[in-house]
Amino acid sequence: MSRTPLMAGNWKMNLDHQAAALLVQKLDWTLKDANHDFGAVEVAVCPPFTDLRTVQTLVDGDKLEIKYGGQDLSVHDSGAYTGEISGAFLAKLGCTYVIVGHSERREYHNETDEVVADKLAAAYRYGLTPIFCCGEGLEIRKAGTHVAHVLDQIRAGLAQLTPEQVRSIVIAYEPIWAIGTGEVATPDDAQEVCGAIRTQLAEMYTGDTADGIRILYGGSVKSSNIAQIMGGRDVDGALVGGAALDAAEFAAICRYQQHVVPDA
Ligand SMILES: O=C(CO)COP(=O)(O)O
Repeated sequence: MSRTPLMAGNWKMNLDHQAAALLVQKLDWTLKDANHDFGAVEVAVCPPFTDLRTVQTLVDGDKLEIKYGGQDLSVHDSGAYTGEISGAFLAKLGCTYVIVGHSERREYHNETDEVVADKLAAAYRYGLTPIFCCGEGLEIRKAGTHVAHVLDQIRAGLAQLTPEQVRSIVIAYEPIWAIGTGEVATPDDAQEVCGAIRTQLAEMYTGDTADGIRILYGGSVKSSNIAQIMGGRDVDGALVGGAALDAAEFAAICRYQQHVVPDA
C-alpha cells in the first residue's frame, strides 16, 4: 500500500499570530513557486492555539494548501477546566491534525500513557487526526530497551481506539535524546523503531491497517538529513521542530525528493 508522506511542523511555543501569518504565507508561496505537489507530499503546521484562527483565515481566504492542527487537546469536551482547549474548538477552526503525547507534554505536564490514550480518544470524538508521539529517553536508549519501551507506549496509547479509528492515525517516533539537540538518530535508528512499530501494528490489527498507517520520524530533522531519513522503508515523513520555523528550510524538507543524491 502506498502511503502519502507527511511533513508536519511543530512550532511548539514559538511565533505569535502575526509571525504565524508571515510564516504560513511564505511557506505556501515558496512551495507553490517550486511547483510542489501537495498531493504527493502533504504539508502541515501545528502552531500555538492563539495562532490557529489566523492560520485558518489565510488558508481559507488565500487557498493555501497547507493543513494545520493543534499541539495538544483536552481529554474533556467542555466545562470547568480552566486553560484547557477542547477538540471541538480545534475541529471548528478547521484543524485536520492534533499532536498528542509529545514528549514535552509527557515530561512537563505529567502526561502518562493513560492520559495520552484519553486524548487520542478525544481527538477522534471530533474527527481530528492525531499525530501520536512516542519515543525513548537517553537512559533507555543506552540500556538498549528502546524498542520495547516504544512498543509499550504504542499499545497503551491505542488501547481505547477502535480498529477503524486506528486506520487513520499518524504515529511520530521521536527519540527524546534527538529533540532540539542537533543529535539525529541515524537513518538506521529511525528505520529500526519505525519498522518495529509497523510490525507491532500488524500483530494488533487485521488486513492492511498496519501498511496504511503513516509513521513519522522526529528529532533534529533538517533539509540536509531528511532525504537519508526518508530512505527508511517504514519512515513516512517527519515531525519537525526548530527547522519548521524557517519557511525556506521547511519547504526544502517538504521537497526532500529533490535532493536525493542518486547512488553512484
Ligand atoms: O520535537 C520535535 C518535533 O515535535 C523535534 O524538534 P526538533 O526538530 O527541534 O529537534
